[in-house]
Parts: sequence; structure tokens; C-alpha cells
Amino acid sequence: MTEVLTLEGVSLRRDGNSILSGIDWTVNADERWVVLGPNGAGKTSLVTIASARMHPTEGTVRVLGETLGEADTQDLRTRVGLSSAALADRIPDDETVRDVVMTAAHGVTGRWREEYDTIDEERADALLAAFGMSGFAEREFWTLSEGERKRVQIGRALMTDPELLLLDEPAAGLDLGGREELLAALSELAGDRRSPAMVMVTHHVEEIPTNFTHAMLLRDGAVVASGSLRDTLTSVNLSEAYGMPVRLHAYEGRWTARRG
Ligand SMILES: Nc1ncnc2c1ncn2[C@@H]1O[C@H](COP(=O)(O)OP(=O)(O)OP(=O)(O)O)[C@@H](O)[C@H]1O
Repeated sequence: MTEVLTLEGVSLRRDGNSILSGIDWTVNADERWVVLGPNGAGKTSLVTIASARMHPTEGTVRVLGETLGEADTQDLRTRVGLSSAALADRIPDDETVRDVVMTAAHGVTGRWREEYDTIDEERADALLAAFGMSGFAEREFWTLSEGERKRVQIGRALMTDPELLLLDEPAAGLDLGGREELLAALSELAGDRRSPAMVMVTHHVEEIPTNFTHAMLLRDGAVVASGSLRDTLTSVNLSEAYGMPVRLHAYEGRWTARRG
């Protein structure tokens, strides 16, 4: 099995506060992980470290075989696809949808003087088509609905054909139809053997796409449970992570949860 991400004894502190502590985690190439936990549990911090955009205070992080602190992170970042609210906030309002996807090739969020080939345009258009956004290539990004933006952001994250895809709350803010459409696209992506390893942060078990294989539950910056989805996503573990009794139900490869 090929390890794409390894964290050993990773801790993160900011302003004297412990944000992550003692995280050990391995993600292999054929795995699709969901990371769950309450607000402030450290999910975004974990994904930011995994994307080589932040270094831990302690511990070792290996991303795609490169050790953070030793490798050229600029090069590494193009090999890791990231979709996050923080990244979306940096996209200029008047950027066209095609350019939002295509500029990922140079790791920038606004088109300027970089050179792009026809092949870049074709790839961006193919990714837009894969996420049902073909008719939107010339539109300005700011004119899109929240659901349309989310799909463009995932297309952008896939532009460099990454070996690791990190999605931080991809379904946040979507209505029922938008969420279900996005989950269908992510389920298909997760089920395709050619797809990169995937890590998706979410607040809701309802947002776990089918074909996801593993889960990590975080609470207060520490791992409550981690491993195969079947063993990890349980009422007992969710109750511990959220600090209240939680009852989990599975139905046709999807989940729902409520207070137990
Ligand atoms: N740069 C920073 N300086 C100080 N504290 C920080 C910093 N970044 C994050 N934190 C704190 O670390 C904790 C974890 O934040 P993080 O965003 O990783 O959690 P999260 O699980 O993604 O939360 P949410 O579900 O609310 O998005 C929070 O309490 C946050 O306030």
C-alpha cells in the first residue's frame, strides 16, 4: 500500500493554546477519509497541515513521501488538491469560472501573467463538465450560487491531477438538492480507482458520500477514534466525540445521526 500522508506525534499550539495534540495518522492511496468533530476540534488545522500549508509545532508530517520542513512545499502544494472556504475567499470576484479552475495549475487564485496552454483550458473545461458546470465557464465566479461555487472549487482542486485531495466542508451552505448533487459527484469520484486519496472534513454524517472507506473523529484536538468507517463510525464513538449521547443509523450506504 502506498502511504500518501503520515502524521507522527503531531501537535499544534497557537498563542499558548493547544489546537492539536499527539496526532498519529496514515492515509493510503486507495483510502477515502472523512474527518468529523465538533466546532473547534481542530479539523481545519489538521487539513491545513496535511496540505503542506502549515507546519506543526511538534511531530513529523510526510506528504506524498516528502517530509514537511525538508521539502519544497511550493512543489508539494501542486500535488495536493485543496478545496476550502479560506482558499475560495482569495478568488477575485471578477475571475471567470474557467480561470478559477485553470489558475490552480500555477497555484494562484487570480489570473495574471502566467502562461496557459490549450491543454490547460481543455482540462479545466473537462473538470467543469464532470461537475455539471459546462455552461458556466465564462461566467464571473461571484455570480454563482453557493452550490455552483462548491462544484467549481472541487474542479479547481482536481486541476493539477493531485495525488491527495483535501475537501474542507465541501457541502457547507448547500440546500438539499445541491448537497445531494455534490454527494453524488463525490461518491462517483470516491468509487473510481483512478481518483486520488481523499480526505473530507464535514460536520454531518449525512454528508458522507458512499464509497468512503475510513473515518477519524476528533475532539479538543485529539483523536477519539480512527480507522475503517465500519469500525469507527459508531454511536459510542460519536457520543464521545460530541460529548452527548448520539444515535447513528445507516441506510443504503448513508448515515443519519441524532441525539440518543
Ligand atoms: N491562528 C490561530 N491562532 C489561535 N487559535 C487558533 C488559530 N487557528 C485556529 N485556532 C483555534 O484552534 C481551534 C481549532 O480550530 P479549527 O478551525 O482547526 O477547528 P475546526 O474543527 O475546523 O472548527 P469548525 O468546525 O468550527 O470549523 C479553534 O479553537 C480555533 O479558535
